[in-house]
Amino acid sequence: MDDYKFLFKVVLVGNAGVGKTCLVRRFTQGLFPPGQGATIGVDFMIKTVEIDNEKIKLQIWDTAGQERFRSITQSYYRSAHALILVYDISCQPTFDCLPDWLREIEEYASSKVLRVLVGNKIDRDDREIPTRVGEDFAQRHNMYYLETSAKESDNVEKLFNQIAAELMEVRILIDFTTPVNLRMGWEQYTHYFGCEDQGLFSTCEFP
Ligand SMILES: Nc1nc2c(ncn2[C@@H]2O[C@H](COP(=O)(O)OP(=O)(O)OP(=O)(O)O)[C@@H](O)[C@H]2O)c(=O)[nH]1
Repeated sequence: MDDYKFLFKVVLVGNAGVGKTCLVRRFTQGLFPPGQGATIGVDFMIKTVEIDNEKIKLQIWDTAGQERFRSITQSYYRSAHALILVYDISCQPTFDCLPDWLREIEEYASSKVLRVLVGNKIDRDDREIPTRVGEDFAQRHNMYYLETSAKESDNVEKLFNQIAAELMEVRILIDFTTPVNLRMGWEQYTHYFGCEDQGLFSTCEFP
């Protein structure tokens, strides 16, 4: 069995093609996949990080940006501890859609979810959204802000490590009675935070 003390669920959302899958693959596998196809529904990967000598397992859910999968992806917001809203700094329409994504988050996620805005693809030289505009948007909506490049690996480790560290800080404020649905292959397991007497965020063993 893995030895980790905390399990946090992190969900990535944002328009199709902004680089959600590439960010997850860069962080979990250290690679930038060539010819990455569009995500179908939802996918997840796991990585354990260490913060203050505590092992933290991040369960990272990569959702499809395409509209036709929206009803599936929405159901994954509810139990997220952190939501990463991604746009492409070289594609204005992906930034213009952020208010719509925020409305989705308001509607489907916990009010206590940690929200992070990420401007991805900073390696590109055809930037359309200046950093200050992204920062302003994040500030107005009480979000953390970071710019990344999944391709060049800029700020990707920092993004997930800071989320893990922040969740450690605020963990007592998060609603730990929220059920967490874990889709593993075709099977689905539901369990509840705090269902064992090891503490709020310790995890039950999965069957
Ligand atoms: N230049 C550059 N291209 C990137 C970066 N991240 C992703 N891409 C490219 O952007 C395209 C889309 O990447 P994905 O990771 O599949 O995007 P997604 O947001 O997961 O898309 P959906 O699964 O359809 O929602 C691919 O061609 C990637 O190679 C980046 O940091 N820099």
